[in-house]
Formats: sequence, C-alpha cells, structure tokens
Amino acid sequence: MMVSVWRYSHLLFAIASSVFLLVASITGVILAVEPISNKMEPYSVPGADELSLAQTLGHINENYGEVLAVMRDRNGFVSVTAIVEGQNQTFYIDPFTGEKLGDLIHKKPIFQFATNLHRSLFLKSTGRFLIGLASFLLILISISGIVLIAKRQGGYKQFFAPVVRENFSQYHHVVYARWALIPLLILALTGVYLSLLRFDVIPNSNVSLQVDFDSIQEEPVKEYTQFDLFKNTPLSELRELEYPFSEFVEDYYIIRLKDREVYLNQITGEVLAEEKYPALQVMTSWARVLHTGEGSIIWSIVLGFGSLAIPFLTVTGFIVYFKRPKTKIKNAYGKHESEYMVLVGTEGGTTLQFAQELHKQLLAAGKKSHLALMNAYGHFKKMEHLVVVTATYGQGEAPASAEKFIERVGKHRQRQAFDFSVVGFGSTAYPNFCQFAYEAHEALNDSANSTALQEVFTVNDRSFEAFNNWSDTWSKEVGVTLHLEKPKSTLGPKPESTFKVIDKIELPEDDTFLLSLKNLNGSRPVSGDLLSVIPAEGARERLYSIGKVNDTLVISIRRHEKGLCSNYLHQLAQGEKLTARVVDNRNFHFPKQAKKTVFIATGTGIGPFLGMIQENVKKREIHLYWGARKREAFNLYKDYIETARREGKLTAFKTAYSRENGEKTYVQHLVRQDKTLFLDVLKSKGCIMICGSIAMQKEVLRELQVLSKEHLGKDLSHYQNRKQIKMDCY
Ligand SMILES: Cc1cc2nc3c(=O)[nH]c(=O)nc-3n(C[C@H](O)[C@H](O)[C@H](O)COP(=O)(O)O)c2cc1C
Repeated sequence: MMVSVWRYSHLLFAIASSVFLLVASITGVILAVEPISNKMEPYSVPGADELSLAQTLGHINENYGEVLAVMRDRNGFVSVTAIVEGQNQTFYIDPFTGEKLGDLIHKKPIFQFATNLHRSLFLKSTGRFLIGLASFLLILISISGIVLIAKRQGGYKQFFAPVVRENFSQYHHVVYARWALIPLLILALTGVYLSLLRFDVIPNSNVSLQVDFDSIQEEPVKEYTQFDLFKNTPLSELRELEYPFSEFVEDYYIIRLKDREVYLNQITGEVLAEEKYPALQVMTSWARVLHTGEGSIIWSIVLGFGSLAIPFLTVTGFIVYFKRPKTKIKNAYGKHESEYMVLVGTEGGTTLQFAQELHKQLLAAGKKSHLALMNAYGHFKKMEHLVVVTATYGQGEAPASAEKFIERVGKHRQRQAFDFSVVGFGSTAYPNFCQFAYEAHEALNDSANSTALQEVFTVNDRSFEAFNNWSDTWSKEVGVTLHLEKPKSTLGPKPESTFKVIDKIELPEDDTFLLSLKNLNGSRPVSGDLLSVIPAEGARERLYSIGKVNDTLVISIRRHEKGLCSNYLHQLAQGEKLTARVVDNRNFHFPKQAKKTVFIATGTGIGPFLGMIQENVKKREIHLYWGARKREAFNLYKDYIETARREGKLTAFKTAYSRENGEKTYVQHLVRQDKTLFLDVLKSKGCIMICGSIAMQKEVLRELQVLSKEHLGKDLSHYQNRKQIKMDCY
C-alpha cells in the first residue's frame, strides 16, 4: 500500500480518537500509580509463597474461631474473611503466624474518579462504547504507525536504527513512538477485549462444577492438614479458598487455584470435582493484568509511560502534519497549452515551494508554464521542456506524490520531442542520496522523444543556493532569464550573531584562506555546524563549515574570482565585525562515543575537522585523509595538523595530491589502499566522516560500498543507518 494511504489513515484515526484517547491516557497515567502504590503496602511476607496450603490454613485456624475464606491477590498479599468478636471481617494476615497485618486497602477517591472516567467518561454505556471505539482506533493508529516507521527507516530490520533528525517534532515523534508502540498496542488490544467482554460480545465463561452427592463418602476421616491437595499445593498457587458452609459432608471446600477450580470433601480430603479454567477465562485474566498492571510495579511503570506517550505523540504528530508548508498549486495555463512543465515530487511540501518559485519565474518571464505533481504525468501536447524536481524518501524511494511517476512515464508517450532536466532534493544524512531523482531521470531517458538536457542535479538539505545554481545553468540552456527568490519558510528563524575577525591566513598560490572569528554574542556553535553568511543586502546566503578551535571559529574558504561572498569575506580586515547566523548541523558533529574515527576531506572541507581534532582531548584514534591538487595547499593547515600530531590528538594524516609531478592520487585511492583500517572502523562501530565535494563523496562511497559488500557482507547503508558514516558535501 502507498505511504500516503498509511499516512492519511494514521492521521484520520488520530483525529477521530484524539479527545477520547487524551482522556483515557491521562486517567491511565493516574491509574498506573494505583497498582504501584498498592504493591508498596507492607503486606507482602517474604517466603510465604512456599508455604503449603495445609501449613497456611493451620496457622489461620489456630488464630480465628470461624474462618469463611482465604484469598491471595496479585500482589501476593494474603487476606482472610473470618468472624471476629461476632463480626464478619476481612483483613491481611501473615501466613507464617496467621496474625492480622492490617485492614484491606480501600480505593482512594482519586483512583475511583480516574477509573470511572477512564472506563465510561461518566456517560455509562455510551461512554464505555466511545472508549472501546477509541481503543480500537488506537490499534489502527499503532499498526499504521509501525508501517510508517518501517517505511521511513527503510524496512522492518531498520526499525530501531538511528533516526535522522529533521526537526524536534518529527524526530521525537518517531523516536518515542518506536518504544511506546508496544505497550500502546497491548493497552489498546486488551482495552478492546475488556470492552467486548463488558458488552457481552465475548461471553463471560466460568467453570461450573458438578458434585455427585450420591457418591460422597464420609470415610476414611482425615485431618485437613493431611489432605493431599492442601499438602502438595503451595500458597503461591492460591487465588481463593472458601471454607465449607457447615460440617455436613454435603458442604465442601471450594478452592480456586491459578489454573483450575477444585471442590474438596471436608472429611476425607477427596477431590469431588475439578476443572481447568477455559481458555477464555485465562485470556480475560491476562487481559486484566496486562491492561491494569496489577501486581507488577515494572509493568505498571511501562503502562504509565505508554499512556504518557499518547498526549506527546498526539501533539508532536499534529505539529508534524500541520506545520508542513501548504502550497496550493495554481495554474494560469492548462497542461495541454504549456511549453514548460514543472513536475514536483514532494512529501513534506518544501520541494513544492522551490518548484513553485521556478514556475512563478517562468510565468514572469512570459513563458507558458504548468506546475503539477509527478503522479500527474501524462501526455502533454505542447510540452517542450520538462523539469522534474523531486525529493527522495524511505530507502531511496519516491515521495508520496511521485509514487506512480515511473509507471506513468512508461505508459504515456509524448508525441513531440521534448528536453528534460531532473533536480533531486535530498539529504546526505540518508543512505541513498537523491536516489529517486536518478530513477526518474532513467525513466525519462528511456521514454520516447526525450532528450536529457543535463545529468541529475542534486540539492542537499534544501539549499536554495544549490537550486539557484542549477536554475542559472538550466535557464541559460533553454534561453530564459530567471531570478529566483528564496522561499520564505526555508529561511528559518535563526538568530544572528556578531563575529569579530581575529585572524586571516592566506595562501595566495591556492586562492584559499582561513578566517578565525570570535563570537561576540548569540549562539554557541560546535565543529561541523554551518555559518550562514549573506554578503550583501538581498543576496543569497552561503554556508561554510565551522571548525571550533579554542573558542575561535575557523572557516576555510576558497576564493572565487567573481564570488560575491568569498570576496566579501576576504576583504574583511582583522578586528572588523561580521554578522552571520549559525546553522545547527547535528548530523555532522564529532561522534564522541566512537573509539576510532576517520575524516576524509578535500580542499576547504578540512575546516570542520581542524576543530574536531583539536577537541579530541581524550586522544581517541583519529585518522585524517586529505586531498588537494597541489602539495603547497597544505601549508594553510600545516600548523594545525603538526600541533595536533605532536599533542597526540591526531593518530595519522595522509594526503592525496592530484596534480603533483607524475603523481595523481585521490582520496578514494587511499581508501582502497588502507582498506584494513576502514573495515576495522566499520566493524568496531567507529565513524567515517566525509567533507568536501559531492564528486569526491560519490567516489569514496563507491569504494566503501565495495569494501563493505566484499569483506563485511553488508550493504553500506547498514553502516550509514547506524550513523557510522556522516557526510557534509556540497
Ligand atoms: C523519512 C525520510 C526519509 C528520507 N530518505 C531520504 C533518502 O533516502 N535519500 C535522500 O537523499 N533524502 C532523503 N530524505 C530527505 C528528503 O528527501 C529531503 O528532506 C527533502 O528536502 C524533503 O522534501 P519535501 O519536504 O518536499 O518532501 C528523507 C527524509 C525523510 C523525512
């Protein structure tokens, strides 16, 4: 079934049941405290469960003249109903002595109130029905939730693999749901069962034993302590024992054990009738225990947390859904009259915003453009240029609005020639970066009358800058002039900080420089976070990876001849101030737990690693592989690397130069060369971090994939899902 169907069902069930579930969950949390508070009462006597019934009854009978019944509850507390001083009384006793320990626990008013609200909302049968229905919907919510998590994680095997964090609500909704789903499903199933029982849909089945009074014997007379059943049954097996009503042989002991009911001749000790409880009765008993947590502190706590998760999951779930950018598609031109078709594959809505901006600017440039979802692919009579802008989901799968795209491309032939271009939106934090965009490209390439204008263009983490770069080249090729504006909701409310330039080290021969900045206020970045700089009023933001060295932020920048931002940063003199925002990039932080880490960088990609190495105070094993064109490029980082080596913070440093005399080495060659180390890092739960160009990232991943498959028998995604491979490439 399609993801969208699961998602909408999940949402629909949640909306339909949310109010009732919220009431049931809050009262459920209160009720989870009741069994815990009961269990903590001092009526449990250690070792008493091993006593036989004969011993227990002996102790009880010594203390009380007329005993009517003995009970053992799920907490293991033993109580007696007896006539004491002419009164019928029930109280807890010590099975070793028979002495009274205390009066029966009375339900506290708060628990009584919560129970009534929980069971029937104070609406009697109607309330019971509504709560039963909400429990049923909770089963459906849990099942659809399990499927959705499996889909987003890339399969059931990956169910508990780390979740990529996109934002607070999305991350915590998935992380908590994974743990809460099991108790929630149990609560929901048992809740429905108990409701069905209440409405007699499931019959209440009890044992009904028959005694053959004609064959009752009065001999041989035995002392009750000598009855086989009493001698051989431990107290732990008892639920309830009713004493005979009179001394006549026709009255007998009624004994309810955990698994059966037995009637016992009070004179001879002979078993008069016996029956195991029917399966339905056992199920009912289990349903009660599992639903209430009675008798188990641990299970009550689990249920309490399960109930607590409901309001949390409801709120975060609704935030995830309702915070999605909602952009309606409006078209001035129909699909058969437009020469430009912009098709979008989105799930969260952000890709649609980018596509919409492109569509808007095409219209502004006087072109007939039509915007639609990828699932709407069909025969477009006048299409000359097709742009597909698509996100990727799951394990490199199509987003909901593009699930039928490939099939439809196969089905619908365009009769006129058209060119196409595919832009993939994705995140390098996921194993199959922009995978679906490549598949969409393939499908279009194979279709009739199509010409690929370019290779797939990938955009990491909704970078407007990257999208704009693509738009520049594409618009030149098709001959339009476009000026895209950044979609508002992708800006995010990041606070600005002021930074003072402390130092600038240059390497003129390589056009790169290192800028050291001091944060004068605002956020506290970590190495791997990004610095967002807007070089001029109205200009686009540029992102630079931050290395944090001794409270100073170091960014490594390549200067481009006409680069607005790199030149702006380059002209900053020591002491000058710069306003910029820090962007949290938590998928690229140093893995503090990993014993071994390998950093792979090319060019200025080394920047964040300079900080991470410096922070390695525990002197964990770190290997740095760095690639550049020429050897002299290293001079910029020489001091940092040599100090780190001296201080024992960097275990090994290897370089790959691609334009040195005769030598043409790339970092991916070093990966192959040092495969033992890479395999060891992957096997020992270490981490490989990659920073630099996308081209280098692809090559390195290809090498790692081969190693992983050939030597470890696993797809590389296995390690990527466990966050053992982190990437920040551009
Ligand atoms: C559950 C989930 C799975 C994802 N899987 C991938 C993936 O396999 N490859 C990838 O490049 N990006 C993946 N992404 C990232 C999205 O493609 C990216 O965030 C995109 O910008 C979302 O666009 P949208 O808001 O239009 O749906 C995934 C995101 C989520 C939430």
